[in-house]
Amino acid sequence: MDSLRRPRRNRQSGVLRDMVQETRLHVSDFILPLFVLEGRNLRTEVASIPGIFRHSPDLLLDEIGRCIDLGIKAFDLFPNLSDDKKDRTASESHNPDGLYLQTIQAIKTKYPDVLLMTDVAMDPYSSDGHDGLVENGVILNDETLEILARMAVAQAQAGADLIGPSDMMDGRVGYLRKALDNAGFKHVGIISYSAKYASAFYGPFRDALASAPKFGDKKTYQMNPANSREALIEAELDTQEGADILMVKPALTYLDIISLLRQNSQLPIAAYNVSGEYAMIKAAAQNGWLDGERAMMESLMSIKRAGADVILTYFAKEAAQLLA
Ligand SMILES: NCC(=O)CCC(=O)O
Ligand SMILES: [Mg+2]
Repeated sequence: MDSLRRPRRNRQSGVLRDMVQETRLHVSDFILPLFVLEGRNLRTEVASIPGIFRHSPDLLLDEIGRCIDLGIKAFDLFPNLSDDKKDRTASESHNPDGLYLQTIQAIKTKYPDVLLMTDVAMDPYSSDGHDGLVENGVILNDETLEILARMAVAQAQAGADLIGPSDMMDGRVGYLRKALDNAGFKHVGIISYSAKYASAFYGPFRDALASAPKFGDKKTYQMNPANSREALIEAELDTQEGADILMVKPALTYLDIISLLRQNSQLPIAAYNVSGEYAMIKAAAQNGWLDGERAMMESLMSIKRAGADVILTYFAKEAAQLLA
């Protein structure tokens, strides 16, 4: 071997490997999804997202306190509602006395410095289990926008810092931006689920919220996993409509999409490391088939290396502990 180039030279010690490391994870990269449930003193584990719990508001505040101690300062809140709170028009989503808006208020009152992201979509409140308004089995686009706008403004009023439209209706970022501005919430940002794919990896999340669609699937609004150019169209539209951060979801089976958006956009890029991606690693680790911690850190690193500035992940607490 007479090559002058020996890449292994830079790998020969821990100090050198650390020095030339190209990508680093930091706890400030993470947003932890949280599930809130009606009641008091309740904490139920999501069976298919082991280690992740639905908390009643009182216990959720304690949980956020523990996360802050680990350095996690950003959260994304989702409500688990009983069926009697769900209807065709998702009216519970703008009930000021309802679980979700009350919990936003409680979190921001107790922890004003955390960054609280909220979810805008009809599915947790919809008796149809869809992200948009349903008529004769069809998900209506423009009629849904008004409902989403009312939801977003109510969330901003309750104290949300960052609004996360996850519904994939066309034109909703611009519609929400105008509604927020008109209501005096010019400072409230929009993190848009720009490229959200119709994925099998959301299954455990729908268990957590009991929000699976009551008929059909979400393929008329979420993207076809086969498409990447279409992600550029979605990203461009969301950018023109005023999105502050673009998101790709899921993350691990869409690292190419994260990279594509990173190269084609000046905005921060977020990636949602979804419930099924978490569950796969947990299940394999519980079986002794994988080193769960190493698989977790390698997955998170790959998402950041692909170009994500922000990672929504159920691993946030465990990863924060390892990074500390
Ligand atoms: N709108 C939020 C989600 O659909 C989350 C999916 C997941 O974690 O599987
Ligand atoms: Mg779109």
